[in-house]
Amino acid sequence: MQTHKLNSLQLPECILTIGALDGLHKGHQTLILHARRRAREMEVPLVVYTFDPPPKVFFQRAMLLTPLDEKLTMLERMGVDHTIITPFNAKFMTQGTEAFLEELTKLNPREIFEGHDFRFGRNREGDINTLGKHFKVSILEPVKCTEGKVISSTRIRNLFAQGKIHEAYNLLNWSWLKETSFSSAQ
Ligand SMILES: Cc1cc2nc3c(=O)[nH]c(=O)nc-3n(C[C@H](O)[C@H](O)[C@H](O)COP(=O)(O)O)c2cc1C
Ligand SMILES: Nc1ncnc2c1ncn2[C@@H]1O[C@H](COP(=O)(O)OP(=O)(O)OP(=O)(O)O)[C@@H](O)[C@H]1O
Repeated sequence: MQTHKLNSLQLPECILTIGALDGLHKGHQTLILHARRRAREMEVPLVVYTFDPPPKVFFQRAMLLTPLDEKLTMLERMGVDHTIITPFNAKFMTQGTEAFLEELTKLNPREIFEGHDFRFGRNREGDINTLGKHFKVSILEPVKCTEGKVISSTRIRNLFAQGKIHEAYNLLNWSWLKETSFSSAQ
């Protein structure tokens, strides 16, 4: 997997997923594996565009679930070809949504994979409908736990805060990503 700084990657085509992806939990894993399948079918690179730190860590001082180096190791094991790491800070935000969309255009995504609640831009104004005006967007159904509740980084942070460590790790589902490579886990 190659890693790239903001505005440094151009591609003739790709399959793209964008997100904070803190924790790379079961929901994120499902999203990336759906995108990966499409990328392999189309024989184009799979690109992940992520933020460091995650916006909720920056704005709300939320607990960080995965430091960047661990996130990159796990993304590589999931079969991601390129990861773009955007420093999430005041300077990035002054660039605004237009610059962000322009950067995505340079990647020529054939399809962008997101969950239904993906947001972007100032004050989280942009959503999948906004993104869909510029690109083809495929929406993944919310991935839930066995009790039927949607999995999210926020929920996992809350479980850790409540001392429900086993439950939190169950939703993170890290064992296959930390101990084996994806090809050997097949
Ligand atoms: C250009 C740009 C500006 C953003 N500005 C804000 C902001 O003002 N407030 C905020 O909470 N998040 C902001 N974000 C972060 C997004 O709301 C969101 O967290 C990010 O796109 C990742 O999506 P996800 O949280 O669904 O993973 C911005 C994102 C981008 C790309
Ligand atoms: N359980 C899930 N099922 C399907 N898609 C998901 C799930 N959780 C997150 N996603 C998608 O993954 C992408 C990145 O989302 P994000 O990193 O904000 O995850 P999150 O778990 O919702 O985080 P947070 O709770 O901090 O907001 C988005 O497109 C989002 O919709």
